[in-house]
Amino acid sequence: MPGQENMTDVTVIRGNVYERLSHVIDPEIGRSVTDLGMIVAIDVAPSHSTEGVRAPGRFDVTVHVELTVPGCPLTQTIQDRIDEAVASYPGLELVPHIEVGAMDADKLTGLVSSLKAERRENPFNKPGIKTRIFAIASGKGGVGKSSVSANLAATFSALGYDTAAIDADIYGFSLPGLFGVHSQPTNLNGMLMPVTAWGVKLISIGMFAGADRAILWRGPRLQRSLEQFLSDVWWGQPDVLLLDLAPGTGDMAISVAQALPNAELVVVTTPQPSASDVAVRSGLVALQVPLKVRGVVENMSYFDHAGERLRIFGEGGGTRVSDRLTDALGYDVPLLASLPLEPDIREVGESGRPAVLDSDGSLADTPLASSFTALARRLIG
Ligand SMILES: Nc1ncnc2c1ncn2[C@@H]1O[C@H](COP(=O)(O)OP(=O)(O)OP(=O)(O)O)[C@@H](O)[C@H]1O
Repeated sequence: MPGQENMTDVTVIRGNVYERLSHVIDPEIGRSVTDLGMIVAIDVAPSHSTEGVRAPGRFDVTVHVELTVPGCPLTQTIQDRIDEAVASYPGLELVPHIEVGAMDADKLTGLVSSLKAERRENPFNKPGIKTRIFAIASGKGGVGKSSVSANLAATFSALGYDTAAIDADIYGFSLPGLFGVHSQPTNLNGMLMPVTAWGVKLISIGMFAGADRAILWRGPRLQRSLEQFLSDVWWGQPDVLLLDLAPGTGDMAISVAQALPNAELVVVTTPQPSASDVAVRSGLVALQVPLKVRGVVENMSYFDHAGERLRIFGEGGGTRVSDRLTDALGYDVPLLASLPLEPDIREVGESGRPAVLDSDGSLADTPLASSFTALARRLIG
């Protein structure tokens, strides 16, 4: 029967295209566009030339997409991914056309409540979860904890890990600045989508202004904020979650231990003894709460100048913290890295790019990036 063959082609192609779209991931929610109900129809029609002649092996494929938030900043990314999935169909030439609409209120409510229901189980608390959680702590401020968190997160992401970071330093938040984030998280019917910058999914109180900040920050106490970041934000299942904790030795670690029992504490210190004493105290919270201290990072350890390694802030702080925590906790708390004093950390960091990255987002070919890569590999290994 004439046309029968085309009908079969069309049906098969439609099924295969749907299957291919099931691998297209919504960059905010981290789920496939088919799982999220975003693909509402796929029309496949044989292509014809302008003279009306059938073009053999070529089909027009129209994908009808419903977005969760119309005009959301990632619309183009989603469209590009769908385009790519259709156009790379093997063996045939498929010409993608994308019709973009928005989910109606009922569908969106349904989607958000199913995501919320799933998330109520605390994605980071289930046995066997794949996410490694590192809480970056320091006893006192100014030792570079936020710079280490930002550059470490950027390194993990550049190495190919799906990476998220929470700026848990409520009063002294600095991650939005260090990542050059000026946008607000998308609010999807009460569920917040983290902002992605330099490949890292980020959330910080600093991303919210005025009334929004007050809404997010419902709880009266500092430690409530972490629970809210975990419960109000859609995280998916990243490979790595970093927490930039507020400086100090107390409350925050307790709420981390409660909300994220798998979290591993990383203590940042500088080489001088005055900093290392208080850094030891920030690690000793692990005596009171069930939290593993993964190790110590000594920041601003040395400055390489004209072939000479200068120890501007003295030396031994990192080793001292490592030794004392190992003694007190009864297990090995290694010195994981000694990071250089590198003016780029501040200069490039202040421009909104973690200094370990080149402007194209790849890892820079610098001693600093090598140090962070070694640290990231050691943490995850
Ligand atoms: N390795 C480094 N080399 C050069 N400058 C650094 C380095 N690490 C951090 N800095 C700079 O030191 C200053 C303090 O760093 P940062 O804000 O990361 O510290 P912090 O411990 O998070 O402080 P706070 O908790 O007070 O925010 C910043 O200006 C930062 O750019």
